[in-house]
Amino acid sequence: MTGPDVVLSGAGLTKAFGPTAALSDVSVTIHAGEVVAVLGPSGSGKSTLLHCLAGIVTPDRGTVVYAGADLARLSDAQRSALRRRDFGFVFQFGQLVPELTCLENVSLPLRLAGLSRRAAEGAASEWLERLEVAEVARKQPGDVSGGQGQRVAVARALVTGPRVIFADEPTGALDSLNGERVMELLASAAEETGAAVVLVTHEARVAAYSDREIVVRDGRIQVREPSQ
Ligand SMILES: Nc1ncnc2c1ncn2[C@@H]1O[C@H](COP(=O)(O)OP(=O)(O)OP(=O)(O)O)[C@@H](O)[C@H]1O
Repeated sequence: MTGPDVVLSGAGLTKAFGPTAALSDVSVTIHAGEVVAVLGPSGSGKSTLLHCLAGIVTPDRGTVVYAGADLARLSDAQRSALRRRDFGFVFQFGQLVPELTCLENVSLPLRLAGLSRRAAEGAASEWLERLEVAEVARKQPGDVSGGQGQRVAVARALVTGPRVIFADEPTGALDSLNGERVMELLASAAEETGAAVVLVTHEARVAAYSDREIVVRDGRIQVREPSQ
């Protein structure tokens, strides 16, 4: 569970929602720079695992350790700051602020981190270019295609230089061509920046971009992680 390149680990993660056992004693280790696909049927606990690892959901039992710190021991403010600074998020839908332009959306995490508008928009422009959507910078999310919107969302997740990117069905709303291109761009950007990616998907062609797969079934890991 420890080691020089372990960036994030969950041990014995257990979470119930009322009578529903969403996760039962799940342990995972994420290494710096690797893309880990979390696979499994609908309702098996994939998103709950991702939310626990990201500090969004507090497990009933078990611990999540990021860069040596137990997330449960941090204050809410510290956890939020960590999520903003060290984690990036890409979801299936609705993650961009509709009233802002795409450039402003990508700039937002940097503005929240205290950068000037000029510096934030400069970095955001570079990321939009890298994700091949420079042309939508001045448009609002409602005026761009689904594939363009997801590329903008990936740019926003990466702009702060996160150590871990959490992606929950990031291509779920896209056709296969767009989905594969978004995954290609996400995986290569993560590789360049050294970020780890925790990728929830139920699509094999999306999981094909991962270095390693974890299968969750009925709240448990079905296939043991190969020892590293
Ligand atoms: N906030 C919640 N309140 C109540 N039940 C929940 C909540 N979140 C998840 N669950 C339940 O926990 C179980 C695991 O859900 P989870 O969303 O983690 O599965 P999943 O594998 O991500 O599913 P999908 O692929 O359909 O998104 C399901 O039975 C789900 O209904």
